[in-house]
Amino acid sequence: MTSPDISDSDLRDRLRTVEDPALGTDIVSAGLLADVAVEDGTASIELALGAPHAPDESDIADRVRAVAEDAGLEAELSATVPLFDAAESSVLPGVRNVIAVASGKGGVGKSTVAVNLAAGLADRGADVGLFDADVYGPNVPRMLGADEDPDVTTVDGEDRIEPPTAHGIELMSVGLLIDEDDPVVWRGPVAQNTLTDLFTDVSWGSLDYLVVDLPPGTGDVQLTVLQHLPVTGTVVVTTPQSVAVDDTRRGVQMFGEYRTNVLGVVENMSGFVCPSCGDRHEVFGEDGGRSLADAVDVPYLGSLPLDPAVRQGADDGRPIVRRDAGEAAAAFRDLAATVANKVGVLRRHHRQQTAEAGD
Ligand SMILES: Nc1ncnc2c1ncn2[C@@H]1O[C@H](COP(=O)(O)OP(=O)(O)OP(=O)(O)O)[C@@H](O)[C@H]1O
Repeated sequence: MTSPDISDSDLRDRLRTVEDPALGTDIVSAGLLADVAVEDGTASIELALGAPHAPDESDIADRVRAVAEDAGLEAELSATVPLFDAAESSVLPGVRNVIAVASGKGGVGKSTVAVNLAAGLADRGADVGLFDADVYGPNVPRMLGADEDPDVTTVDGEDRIEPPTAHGIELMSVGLLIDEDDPVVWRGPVAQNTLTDLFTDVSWGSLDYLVVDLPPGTGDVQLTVLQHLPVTGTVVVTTPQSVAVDDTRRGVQMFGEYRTNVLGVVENMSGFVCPSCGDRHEVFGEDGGRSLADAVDVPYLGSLPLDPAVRQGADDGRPIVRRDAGEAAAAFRDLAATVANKVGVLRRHHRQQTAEAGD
């Protein structure tokens, strides 16, 4: 079906058949079609999307391409990520989305989730940075096998820290700036100042996602991050144990107070599949993550099994998503896809509201 004389507005109308999978409307009404121009059999289409390499947004792009091709046109697609938060442009210019990873209590696998989320997003093709804000236990460098000292360059008379790259992820952590054997005994204000300096001194360049590993709990450092960084959304990590659920509930409340979106709750260390007998053992109980998500009315992002290979990956400096094709690696990969989709929904919803306000 070739339509050589199709106009910009004809094509725009045809693109109304492309539904957004989450917004309950088509992409044109939602304001996601930033520009359409048809010339000499080629359609140049600019989409205003939010989450680069998210599966849902890749699907939208594929369907847009198919509509153009059905109209007999060659499609040239580009995607832009409009500003979400005014602070994005000043605090972290070039960083499109900031995803904080939080937990109510320590030891639930928050850093493991942050590292594998970053690696999983990078595997999808995204440009990713990982900021270890867990100043009291900066163990992200070890989990990525990174021990390189960051370079410092001077730009316009100001020192800029160049984040080293590990597994294709730009990385910054106080763990890279202090000696591994130094005890980190910073009190609140020192930790906060160190962090705020780091926010402004690191030269992240252009990133689709900056994943931030927060310290556990709801203390000063978490508040500092929420006050200073334009956090797009938070992933809350819990285990199925009820004590973790109670602590996590406090964390979710704190994000609410700072008007930070909670992307959802992920349950880590659920179900241990015994390598010898094959039986599944619910070591920390069942379904704590899902009931927590329901109780505080945020999305449930899924569960991650307790698997010795996950710990091994962390100890060897190689994230599980890069290590094998097993169940745990697949669960962490699915988490990266789900989180990217949730970021996309938030941003496209914001775009839709802005478009409606402008009508
Ligand atoms: N799904 C899992 N299966 C097996 N081991 C895991 C899993 N998740 C995390 N671990 C292991 O549990 C330990 C704690 O994990 P991690 O350091 O990520 O937790 P954390 O919540 O960031 O802790 P902290 O409170 O110290 O910041 C690590 O040894 C890690 O390798």
